[in-house]
Order: sequence, then structure tokens, then C-alpha cells
Amino acid sequence: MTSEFQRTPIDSRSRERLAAEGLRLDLVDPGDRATLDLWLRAEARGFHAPRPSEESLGEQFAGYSDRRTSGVWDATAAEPDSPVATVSSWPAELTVPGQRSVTAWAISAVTVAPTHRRLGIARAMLEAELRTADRLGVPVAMLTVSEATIYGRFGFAPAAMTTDWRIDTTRARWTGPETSGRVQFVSLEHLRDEGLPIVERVRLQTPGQMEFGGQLWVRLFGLVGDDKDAAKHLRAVRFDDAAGVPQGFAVYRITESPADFAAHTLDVKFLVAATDDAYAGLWRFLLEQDLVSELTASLRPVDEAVLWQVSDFRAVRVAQQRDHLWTRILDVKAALEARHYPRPGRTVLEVSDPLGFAATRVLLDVAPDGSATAEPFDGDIPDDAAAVGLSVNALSALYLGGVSAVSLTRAGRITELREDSAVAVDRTFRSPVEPWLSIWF
Ligand SMILES: CC(=O)SCCNC(=O)CCNC(=O)[C@H](O)C(C)(C)COP(=O)(O)OP(=O)(O)OC[C@H]1O[C@@H](n2cnc3c(N)ncnc32)[C@H](O)[C@@H]1OP(=O)(O)O
Repeated sequence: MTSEFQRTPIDSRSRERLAAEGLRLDLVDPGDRATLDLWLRAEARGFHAPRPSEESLGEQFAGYSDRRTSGVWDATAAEPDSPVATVSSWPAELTVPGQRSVTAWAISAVTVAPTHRRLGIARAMLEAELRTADRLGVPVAMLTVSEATIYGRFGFAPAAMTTDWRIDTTRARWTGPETSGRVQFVSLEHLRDEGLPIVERVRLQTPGQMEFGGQLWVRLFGLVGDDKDAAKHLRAVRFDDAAGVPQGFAVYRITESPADFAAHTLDVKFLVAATDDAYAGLWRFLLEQDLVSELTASLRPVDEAVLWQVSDFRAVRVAQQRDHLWTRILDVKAALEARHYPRPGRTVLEVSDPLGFAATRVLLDVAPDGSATAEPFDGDIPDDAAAVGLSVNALSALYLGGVSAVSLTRAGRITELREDSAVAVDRTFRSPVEPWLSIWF
């Protein structure tokens, strides 16, 4: 059974634009295994990944049953049934400030074959995705990106950042709280079957987290696709509270140091904790492993609390900090009204959008309970309102509450239409919880 978003016809403007180049933009029927196999092979090639095995193709076929999958075909190619470009998308709940969520159009698997690059194929596919989401009434689009140079031109901006941490465990003595629960080993299969409810339980706590399951979930444990060899090295632990209720888990890999058997590296692949106790218990366990001298943890929050739970601040270093989740507002009113705001106030936002979706002027009016209305507004700026002009990119960067309006103003990305409005916008938009997304999609 396919859903409406999968059945919605392919965008006619992009289809016609590519047809004029002799190319066919089309949907892949999720039940058509042969076509999806060719699509998956093209996608793997597009990301310079190895050719997928038959087993992996079979597993991915199941995983794509709940996605909208599109491709571009060139009838003049040597193998005309193989797509020369791929993209897939689906609606997913994205957490926004105030422990709420908004439906967002997740876009993934954007590839164009090297033989067909820079002909405007990606632009046609991306614009088609945005128009399709808009037509379906989805107010925000989102993606995680291979390169930070591609998606700004389509109105996207980074809204949640991430940090890769590197910890010298010989210096990082535990000074955090004692916990009352216990950590125990579980199998990867156990986590696959039992772990997702814990992830779901905490999803609304952090802006930027998204609803996920299926392939994106099992992929974390290397239990699908051609990563099964690598999964042999993974270990999983679960934290149970004093009452025996599972409250978190971690998946990690230890790599032996060839030079020194007491200097292994522990790499944290995924860690989720529903309570502070679980967080402390899992981190302490990971930091106190014998024969390990270094811990690495990638795709973690920029404000990782473990920094404050060890004896030596400088034992914890940032290996890398970068953009991670990019968002793109399509419907300003619906997007802004979906989240909550930390304090009441009024703001006039003049939003520009070269692609048209979000070009508007609204009055954002935040009530004392943090809820807001964002009505189209063409009057004079009210005396008590802040007012700024900004692109849809800048508004999308602000959306999850992790990017500073003051910084964007200093950078020339926001124009104050009334003095000191940047500070006021910051007070309105900033989230007390730093946005973070814990997966790639
Ligand atoms: C959400 C995700 O899936 S992220 C993954 C993105 N995919 C990859 O990184 C896989 C490898 N790369 C590719 O497959 C392709 O090079 C793509 C998809 C990035 C671009 O496809 P193309 O069809 O060549 O892009 P297209 O010709 O439509 O270009 C669109 C615009 O983006 C620009 N652009 C395209 N690729 C890049 C790039 N890698 N870096 C910067 N700009 C780029 C073009 O200059 C063009 O700009 P303009 O329209 O403003 O003049």
C-alpha cells in the first residue's frame, strides 16, 4: 500500500524542463524490484560506494517501500534502463523548540552521474522536490549534506550543528555524578528490536531530532547492507535504572593500537539516554575501559555535557565541528506557528525567497505561553515590535533556535529594519536546548 506522498505525480515543470534535454524524470514504483535495483546501483555509484550485493539490494528494496523515489533516465545512454540521477524523499516529524514537532520533507540520495553533471539535473530534481512538498502542504524541507556548497541556492541553511569529540581517557577521570542504575551488555539484535522506543521517548526533547525507523535505524548497527563485516566489531550496552527499566544505550567499537596494547581507541557510534542518570552511567562506562587511551565520538551535540563530568577540561577536544542538519522553510506561517518561543514579543519578518515559496511579510506574535501566530502583515511596523529583513536561508537557519540572529546580522545575512532588532530576534528565536540531529539520512 503506497501513501499519497508516494503517488503524487512527478512535478510537471521539472519533467518538461528535462524532457527538453531528452531526459525523463520519473517516479520509481516502490513495488518494482528490477527498477529499484537499478536505481540503488546508480545511487551507490553516485556516492562512489561499492556495487551493492544482491543481498543488500533485497534489504534496501524493503526499506524503500515507504519512500518516494525518483530518477532521471537518458534513453540515448548505453544502458538506458539505469537512471543517470537519483533522489528520494519522505515526510518525517522534525522536532522544533518547545518539545513539538513539524512535518518536514526529508530529501536524500541526491546523485547525478558524472557523465551528466552540471546540466541542471540536480536543480530540476531539487526544485521538483520542493514544489511537491509544497503541494502536499509540508511546511519545511530538510537534508543532511555531502557538501556545504550545494543547497544554499535552493533556500536551505544549516540549522543544527554537530561536533566530533576526541577524549584522552588517561586524563579524563570521572567527576560526574554516581548513578543508581547499571550498565549491561546486550546484543545488537536486542537493540534493534528493543532500542527504538528509547530514541522515540527523547525525540521531542531536542530540536533538530527527527522521527526515524526502518533502514535508518537498523543501519546504525550495521545489520543491513554490506556493512555486516564492520558490524562484527560493534558492542552494545544498555543502561537500566534502579527499577530495571532500560533508559539508554550505547553502541561502540574498540580498535586495537598496533604499537601499544594499552592504547586502544574506543569509537562511540551511537549513544542515547532518556535520563541524566543513563547519560552519566553510559559515559562513565565508556570512559573507564581498560586498555583504551582514547575515545572518539562523532555526530554528537556541540554542547556535550560530558565535558563537565571529567577531571580535566582539556582532555576533551573538538576534533571537528560542522553544519549537519539543513532546513528550508516553505510555508512561513505554518513553520513559525509549529514551534514555541521562550518569551512573548512581536516581530515583523520580511522574508525574501528567489524560488517564491516563502517570500512574505509576517507579524510574528508570541503569546505568554510561548505559542505564536504569524499572520501576513502589510501595515507599519508596530511600536512594540522588532523588525528584520532576511532571506529564507537566514530564517531557516534561525528556525530551530541554534543560530544567533546577532551573528547573522553582523554577517550581513539579516537587516535590522528597526534598531536593536537582532537582539530581540535572538531572544525570541533562541532555544534553551541546543539543536542536534544524531543521524545521517
Ligand atoms: C541530500 C543529499 O543527498 S546530499 C548528496 C549530494 N550528492 C553528492 O554529493 C554526490 C556527488 N555529486 C553529484 O551527484 C552531483 O555533482 C550533484 C548532485 C551534487 C550536483 O548535480 P548536477 O546535476 O551536476 O547539478 P546542477 O547542474 O543541477 O547544478 C545546480 C547548481 O548547483 C551547483 N552545483 C552543483 N554541484 C555542486 C557542487 N558539488 N558544489 C557546488 N555547487 C554545485 C551548480 O553550479 C548549479 O548552480 P546554479 O544553478 O546556481 O548555477
